[in-house]
Amino acid sequence: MSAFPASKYRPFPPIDLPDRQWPSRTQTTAPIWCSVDLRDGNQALAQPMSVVEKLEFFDMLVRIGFKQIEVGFPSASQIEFDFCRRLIDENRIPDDVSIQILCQCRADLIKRSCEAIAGAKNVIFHLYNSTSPAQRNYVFGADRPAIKKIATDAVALMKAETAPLVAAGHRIVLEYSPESFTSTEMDFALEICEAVTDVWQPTADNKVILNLPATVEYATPNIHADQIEWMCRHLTRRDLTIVSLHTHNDRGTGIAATELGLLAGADRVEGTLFGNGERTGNLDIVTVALNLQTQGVDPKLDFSDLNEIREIYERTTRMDVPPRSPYAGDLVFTAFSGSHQDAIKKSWDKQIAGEPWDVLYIPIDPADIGRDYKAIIRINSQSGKGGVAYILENEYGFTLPKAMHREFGPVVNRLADTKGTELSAADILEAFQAEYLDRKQPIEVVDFRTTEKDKVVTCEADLVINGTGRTLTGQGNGPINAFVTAVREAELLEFEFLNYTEHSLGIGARAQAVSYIQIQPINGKPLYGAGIDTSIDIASIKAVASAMNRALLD
Ligand SMILES: CC(=O)SCCNC(=O)CCNC(=O)[C@H](O)C(C)(C)COP(=O)(O)OP(=O)(O)OC[C@H]1O[C@@H](n2cnc3c(N)ncnc32)[C@H](O)[C@@H]1OP(=O)(O)O
Ligand SMILES: CC(C)C(=O)C(=O)O
Repeated sequence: MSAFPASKYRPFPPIDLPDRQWPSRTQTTAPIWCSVDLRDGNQALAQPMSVVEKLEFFDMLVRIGFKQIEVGFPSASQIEFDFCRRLIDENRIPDDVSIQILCQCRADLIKRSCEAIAGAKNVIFHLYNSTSPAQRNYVFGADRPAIKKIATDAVALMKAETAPLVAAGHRIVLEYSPESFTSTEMDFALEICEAVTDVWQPTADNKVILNLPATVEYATPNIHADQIEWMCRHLTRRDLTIVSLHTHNDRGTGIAATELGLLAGADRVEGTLFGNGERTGNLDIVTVALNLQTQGVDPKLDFSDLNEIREIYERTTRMDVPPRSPYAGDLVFTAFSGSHQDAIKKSWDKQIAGEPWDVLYIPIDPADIGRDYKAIIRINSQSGKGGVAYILENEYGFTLPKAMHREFGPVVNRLADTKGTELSAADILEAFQAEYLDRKQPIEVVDFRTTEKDKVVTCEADLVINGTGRTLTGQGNGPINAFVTAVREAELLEFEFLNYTEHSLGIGARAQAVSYIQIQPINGKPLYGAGIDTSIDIASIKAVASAMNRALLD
C-alpha cells in the first residue's frame, strides 16, 4: 500500500454533457492570442521586470504579432502605472494592437486604472473576481448574490468611468473573468457571466470577452473541454461574446486543456511565452502556436527567430527555458540514441524541398523557427553509426560508404564509453583521422608516380615500410590496380580488392579528394581504408595503404 495519503484528496466531478461535440472537432484556424507575460507572467517573478525590461518585452511581443497584450495591473503599483503611461505617452502602441489591463472589482482600483489608460486608442479593461465555492467561503465570506454584485457593480462603474474615453473616440472592450471558473459550479459561472453581459451590453462591433480561467488546474483536460463547451452552449449572447481561455499548468496539462478548450468552442487564448506564470506556469503560447503550425494551420504569430525571443525572455525575466521545453529547449533538436539518429539521417536525406515535412523524430523543420540543423545529432555512448556518419558528413564533408558506417560506428562507441561523456564533432573527426587518415605504420606512402603505355599503367611507389624506405613497382589497368599488384608482389599482405569510392572535399583550387577503399585480407574480415590528397590517385593509394595498415596492426 502506498504511503501517499490519497484519501486526503477528492476526485474532480465530471460535467454532465453526454452529447459533447468537441472530441470529433478539428482546429483549422488560429485563435485570437493575448499575451499575459507582462501581467500574469510578471507577477510570478521573484524579481518583476523593470519598466525598461517591460518596454523591451512589449516591443518583442508586437514583433511576434500579438494584437492583444495584457500590459499589467496599473492600479497595483507605481511601476505598473508608469509602464502603462509610458506606452501611451510615448506612442509605443501600434494602432492595430490593444493593450489590456487587469483590475480587481474595486472602485478605487477601477478609477486609478482609468487614469492609467487615458489616451490609449484600444484598451481591453479586464475585471475579475473569484467565484468558486472555496473562494466565496474563505476569501470573500460572501454568498452567490454578493459575489455577483461585486462583479456587476464593478462593470457598471467601469462603464461609467470610461464613458468619456469612449465619447472621445477610444475603444474600450470589457473582459470579465470569473476567476477560479473551473472550480465554480457551472450554473453559477453562467449566471455571473450573463449578469455582467447584461450590464455591459455588448454589440456586434464591441463584443464582450468572457475569460474562463483554469486559475488552478485541478482536472483532466477533457473536463476542461466539457466546461468550455457547456458554457459556449448556454451563453445566451454567444454571438456577442468572445470566449477566452486562460489555463494554468498545475497538473502539467495546461497546453492540452487549451487545445481541447479550443475544440470545445473557445475563440481566444491567454498565455505567456514559454509558460512563465504562477506556480507551474501559465499556458505556453509558443507551444500551442507551433503545435498548430505543425498541423498545417498558420498560427499568425511569428516564431521564426525563436532563439532571439528566448534570449530576450531569459534576460528580462531571469527565468530559464529548460533543455527539453518544446520547440525552444536546447536538446529538442538533438538525438543521442543510435536508432533515432539513423532514422533522422535516412529520412532527412530523402526530404524533397517544397514537399510536406516528413523527417522522423523531428516534428518541425528547425529552420522554420531559426534553429540550427547542425545541433541535431550529438554523440555519446548511446549513439549509433548513422549519427556518427551524419556528423562527419554535415560538419566535415566526408560521405562515408554505407558499409563503412558499420565499421567506424563501433570505434566511436568505444571512445564514448572510455570517455564517459558526450563527444564533440571535433572528437569524432580526430577519431576518424586516427583510425584511417593518419595511419602510417607499418606502411607510409611518400610518393607515387605512374606512366601509361598501351593501356597498361606502370607505377612506382616510394614507401617507408617499418622505418625503411623502399620503392615498389607494379603494373595494372589503372593506378590503383598497379599499386595493388606492387604491394602484393612485395608480399606485404595477401588481400582481395573489394570496393572503391571517392569524392571531392571542399571546392575550388584548394579542393582535395578523399578516397575510401575496402579490402578483404586472406584469413581476415573486410575492412576499409581512407586517404586524402589533392591528387585523386594519391588519395586512393593512401587509402589502400590505410586499409593494409589497419589489417596488419589490428
Ligand atoms: C489569479 C490572478 O492572477 S489574479 C491577479 C493577481 N495579481 C495580483 O494580485 C498582483 C497585483 N495585486 C496587488 O498588488 C494588490 O493585491 C492590490 C494592490 C491590487 C490590492 O492590494 P490590497 O488591497 O492591499 O490587498 P489584497 O489584494 O490582499 O486585497 C484583498 C482584499 O481584496 C478583495 N479582493 C481580492 N480580489 C478581489 C477582486 N478581484 N475583486 C474585488 N475584491 C477583491 C479580498 O476579498 C480582500 O478583501 P478584504 O480586505 O475585505 O478581506
Ligand atoms: C485574473 C485571472 C484571469 C487569472 O489570472 C487567473 O485566473 O489565473
